[in-house]
Amino acid sequence: MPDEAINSTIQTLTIAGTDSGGGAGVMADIKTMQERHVFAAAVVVAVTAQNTIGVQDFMAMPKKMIDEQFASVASDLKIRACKTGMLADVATVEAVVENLKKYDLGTLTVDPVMIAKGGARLLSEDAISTVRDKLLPLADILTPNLPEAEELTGIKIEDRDQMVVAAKKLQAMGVKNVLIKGGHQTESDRSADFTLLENGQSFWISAPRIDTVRTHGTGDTLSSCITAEIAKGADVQTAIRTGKKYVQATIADGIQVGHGHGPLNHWAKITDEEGVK
Ligand SMILES: Nc1ncnc2c1ncn2[C@@H]1O[C@H](COP(=O)(O)OP(=O)(O)OP(=O)(O)O)[C@@H](O)[C@H]1O
Ligand SMILES: Cc1ncc(COP(=O)(O)O)c(N)n1
Repeated sequence: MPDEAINSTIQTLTIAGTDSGGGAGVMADIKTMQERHVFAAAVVVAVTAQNTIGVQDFMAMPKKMIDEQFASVASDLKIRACKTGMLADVATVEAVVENLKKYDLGTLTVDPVMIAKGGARLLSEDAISTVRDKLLPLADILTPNLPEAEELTGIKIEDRDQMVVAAKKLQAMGVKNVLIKGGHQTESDRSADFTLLENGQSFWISAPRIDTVRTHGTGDTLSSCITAEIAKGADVQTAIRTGKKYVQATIADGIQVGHGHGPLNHWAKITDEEGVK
């Protein structure tokens, strides 16, 4: 069989940490990609002992194991789009950067995960500059939340105008398309995200803020949905709009799992009543 036929199914890859509680990280990514009807592969760079209450422990994978997973995936599969999530520490970020440069893994979305909803650090402080200097220039799409955008730019973001300023600064650092997520802006009744595209166009997408603690893995779910849509051929703007609608549906049609920040309902269906605009 010709190679194009062997690998004709649309394939995506997540490069991230696992969540034993099933709500975030690699688990949220694979569930999202599956629901969006693309095949999902995974390079696990860290393992967390985690549930909806918090992160009890984590361990980063040795570089050799990261390299081997990349080699296994790249030598057999045909990845059209990939994303990064939790990257733990300097050595892990550097290993991921080296492999992303070595292999063609399609369009790259970087979700610069730093601190879990429960407060645990998932990226060591000294690795923030490594992400900024070495990973960001490889990113086609960057999806920081507000605290992550602040860390990466040094700008204190207190209103929508500063989200725009921060997005411009991130683009100047070498990222093509920047999506700053407003999920942490709790004073508004709408959760508003700002996107600055490679061609200079920009837009806001907002949706009704849902009053719930069951929002574990929202960022992972959004970036994985974007990755899946890009792999299927969507342009960046369309992929982001679909991502926002999907996240809204997974929060709105909630499930009851765990005592803390519960996971999303990844089998929720996007409807026209999502209120996303
Ligand atoms: N309570 C909520 N109601 C509606 N939308 C929300 C809510 N919380 C977050 N969102 C949306 O979810 C998406 C992810 O944003 P958020 O700022 O929560 O990312 P994050 O902090 O990286 O997520 P996580 O770290 O949990 O993976 C954004 O589109 C945001 O607007
Ligand atoms: C392995 C892993 N990756 C990402 C997150 C962020 O998700 P959240 O901010 O909802 O805790 C997490 N908790 N764990």
